[in-house]
Amino acid sequence: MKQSSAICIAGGGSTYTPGIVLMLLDNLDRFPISRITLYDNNEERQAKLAKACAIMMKEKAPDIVFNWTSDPQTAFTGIDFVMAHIRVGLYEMREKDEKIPLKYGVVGQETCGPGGIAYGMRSIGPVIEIADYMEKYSPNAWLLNYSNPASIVAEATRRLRPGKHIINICDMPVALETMMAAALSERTGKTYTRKDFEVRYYGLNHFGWWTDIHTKDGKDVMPILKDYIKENGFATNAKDFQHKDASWKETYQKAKDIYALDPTTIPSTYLKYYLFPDEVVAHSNPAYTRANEVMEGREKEVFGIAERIIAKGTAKEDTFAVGVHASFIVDLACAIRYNTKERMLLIVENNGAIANLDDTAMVEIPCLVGSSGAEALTVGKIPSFQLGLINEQLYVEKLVVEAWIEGSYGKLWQALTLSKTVPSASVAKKILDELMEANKEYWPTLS
Ligand SMILES: NC(=O)c1ccc[n+]([C@@H]2O[C@H](COP(=O)([O-])OP(=O)(O)OC[C@H]3O[C@@H](n4cnc5c(N)ncnc54)[C@H](O)[C@@H]3O)[C@@H](O)[C@H]2O)c1
Ligand SMILES: O=P(O)(O)OC[C@H]1O[C@H](O[C@H]2[C@H](O)[C@@H](O)[C@@H](O)O[C@@H]2CO)[C@H](O)[C@@H](O)[C@@H]1O
Ligand SMILES: [Mn+2]
Repeated sequence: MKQSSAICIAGGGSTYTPGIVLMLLDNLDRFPISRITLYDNNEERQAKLAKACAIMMKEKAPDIVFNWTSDPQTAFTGIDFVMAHIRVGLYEMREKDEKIPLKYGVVGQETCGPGGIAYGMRSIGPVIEIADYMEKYSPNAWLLNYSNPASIVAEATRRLRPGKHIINICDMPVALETMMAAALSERTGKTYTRKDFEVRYYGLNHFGWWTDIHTKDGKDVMPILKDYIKENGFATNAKDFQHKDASWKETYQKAKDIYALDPTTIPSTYLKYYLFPDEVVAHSNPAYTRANEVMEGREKEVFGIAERIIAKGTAKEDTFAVGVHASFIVDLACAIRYNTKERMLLIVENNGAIANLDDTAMVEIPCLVGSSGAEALTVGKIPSFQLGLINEQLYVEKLVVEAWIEGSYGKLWQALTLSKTVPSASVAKKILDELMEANKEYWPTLS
């Protein structure tokens, strides 16, 4: 009989929390659980989702303990996994991250460019705080962290809490692999899922490339996928894609232009912000960005479903969306708990895996996952185009973490200046000064 796990979901008020709870409930046969505790520092926001989840839990799994709290000791005691997805400053600050750079003609994005840097400066302290709560109350537990910007957060955890049970993750590669499975199904008439693939991929988070995709029965499907992406990007007829917001559809489609730059690989969609920043800015509306779209879309929808469940006292008529975001983190917890050695793309310290890159880089690469964590697979040397791009972005991320640790204005200015999305040091300074003012409640004091 499998030993069950106790889970703390940090960022209990996240729009992704109900999906993770549902996914946990759908996987009890392979990943039994004894308790789910939601933790958030915003009691009011969390309670709205928690009350709906409690109804769902009572109907689907009455034997599992379910509670929610803003008290760290209650949340982090006696747990096996912390699944973290906090957004420091909520969508209100995301909106500023996106709109301030746009004022200066620069990409305004959640995790890329100046917006991502600002978000990183907000996330580092609170993610480290969560790691420390876990260390204090459940020292053997694992922190599986989705909180963005994952690259900067990963570098911060490497610098500030080395050797701890922390794995930083992203759902973008699995989301794209899901689209590639749909594309392959469309092209071959046979049904594939992402779990049929064995992939080779390397990069930083939101900054990577697939170099090989075989099906598990040994068929090289890169030629079919490349041919598809060359024409359509990652756009498919799959329900997952058709239900995406217009801005995401555009991003998925744009992958065909990124692909054209290096037809030997399949790129991550996020590279568009670095390789086509002028087009991105030209297509952006500085008065209405993705944060607005999410506040009017996903946030309203998730909290609306929760309100309906609470009002009716049952979750039998309304259900939350569950997707790869939830399945990926549950797969990861399962692999650690039961030593499955599942192959997954995770953000880990390079340590020679990419032979011609800084050993201390936090890279996104294939790993085998078991009870001692992630074991990275060797990538080897990467080509000049990718190496040049990665190095530039890598040291942007390292400079952000150094700036946070040292309270250094100069290093943060260098980080913005080095970013491929920013045209000059003077533009970098203007954006930095405005971001610093907007973030004074969240960033350390810089001098
Ligand atoms: N890595 C990935 O691929 C990936 C994918 C999806 C979402 N995310 C990230 O997941 C997070 C949640 O996204 P969302 O859109 O659902 O945001 P959200 O604003 O709906 O939820 C975030 C929650 O975190 C809480 N929070 C903020 N600071 C906290 C702290 N110090 N301690 C405890 N709780 C805190 C907020 O109160 C809020 O309830 C974001 O960081 C987002 O970028 C990452
Ligand atoms: O703009 P948002 O808040 O909708 O999404 C930002 C996140 O986008 C990527 O993730 C996923 C998303 O989480 C998932 O639910 C699905 O809809 O697909 C997206 C990608 O297609 C990204 O990996 C995250 O880091 C971002 O936070
Ligand atoms: Mn991501």
